[in-house]
Amino acid sequence: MTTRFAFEKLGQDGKARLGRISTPRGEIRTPAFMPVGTAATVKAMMPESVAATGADILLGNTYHLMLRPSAERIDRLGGLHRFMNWERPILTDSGGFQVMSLASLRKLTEEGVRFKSHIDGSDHMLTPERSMEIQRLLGSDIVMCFDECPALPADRGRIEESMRLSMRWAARSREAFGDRPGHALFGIQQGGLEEDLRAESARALRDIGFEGYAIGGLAVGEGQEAMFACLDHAPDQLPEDRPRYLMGVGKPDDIVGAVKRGVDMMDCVLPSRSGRTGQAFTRHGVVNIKNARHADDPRPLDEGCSCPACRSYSRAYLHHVFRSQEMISGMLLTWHNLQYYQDLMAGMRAAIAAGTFADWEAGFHAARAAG
Ligand SMILES: CC#C[C@H]1NC(N)=Nc2cc3[nH]c(NC)nc3cc21
Repeated sequence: MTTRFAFEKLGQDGKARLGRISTPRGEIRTPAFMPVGTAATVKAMMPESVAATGADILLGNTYHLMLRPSAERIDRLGGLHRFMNWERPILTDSGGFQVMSLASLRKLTEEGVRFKSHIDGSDHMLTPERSMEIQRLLGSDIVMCFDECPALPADRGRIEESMRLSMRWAARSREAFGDRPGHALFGIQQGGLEEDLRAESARALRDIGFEGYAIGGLAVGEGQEAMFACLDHAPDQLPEDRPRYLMGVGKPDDIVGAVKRGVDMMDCVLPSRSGRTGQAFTRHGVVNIKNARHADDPRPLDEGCSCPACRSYSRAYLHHVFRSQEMISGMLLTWHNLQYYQDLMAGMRAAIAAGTFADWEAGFHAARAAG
């Protein structure tokens, strides 16, 4: 068991990287997918079930937890790991993106962002220093810098101004984070889809120095083609000996394309959120289990899946419990989708280790095309 935070590159196939992040709370195999546990729970999942899918790390949110139940209360109760009964690593987002996407009446200054809670309208202020304090109180293993996330659509001038503010906030985040052995602070690259602004952001973050580097500003409606065009250069602008984390991504084919372009970590609400609505990810594409054609189908959702839903239930049963809005419906399909995402990551890690990523990718797309 280590007391340090360290990233080791264990292999590479093209731009796709195989790695391992060591933390005092356990190791993270990369490429890694992080289930989202926004309000101290991965919705519809017990923590032991999340662990059983193969997840090494999950994501929490500063914005939600500061509003309810508050970081101070979680700290008094022993920190987020104890609070939610997840003793493996946790990465927490810093609040900037959620303030932009959820809060109302935001007032942005050089100091930070003042906003009203989307829960009860109470007034709050987030600054780089307060975000670092909240993430320390939570006990987060990987802390994200506090960044400014511009409302979209935004022109180049606004993106440039926002990126430079975020770089000043990254320096303040670094300063406020202090010396915390075994914990990591990740910088967040900004710059929209502009290669030169992203290069300027990467240089600024390198000069400050972080234990890992995130790619921010994507998965915000730009579409896969534009995102991949950005990922054709953005990861390469970041230090190659540190983890690269693409925030908020994505659909299975987004994830494969991101790993292919050198991304090591990702997070997305899609598998859990769509699991609750009856959308299942399978090797052959997406299955909407509420569709009438599944009402008499005795087959499992996905023959190749080891999750409880596929081991013990038919499509007909899953169809029934979704149609009758039974709680077990979201539980089973969330587990299945998170298992599918972890199996996808495990498949890519094995392919990179074997030097067969191109063949694996071809097989991934062929199975979906076969339907
Ligand atoms: C601009 C910017 C930016 C990034 N900054 C922070 N702190 N978190 C993020 C979370 C995201 N989720 C998605 N898509 C669902 N894109 C994201 C981008 C960010």
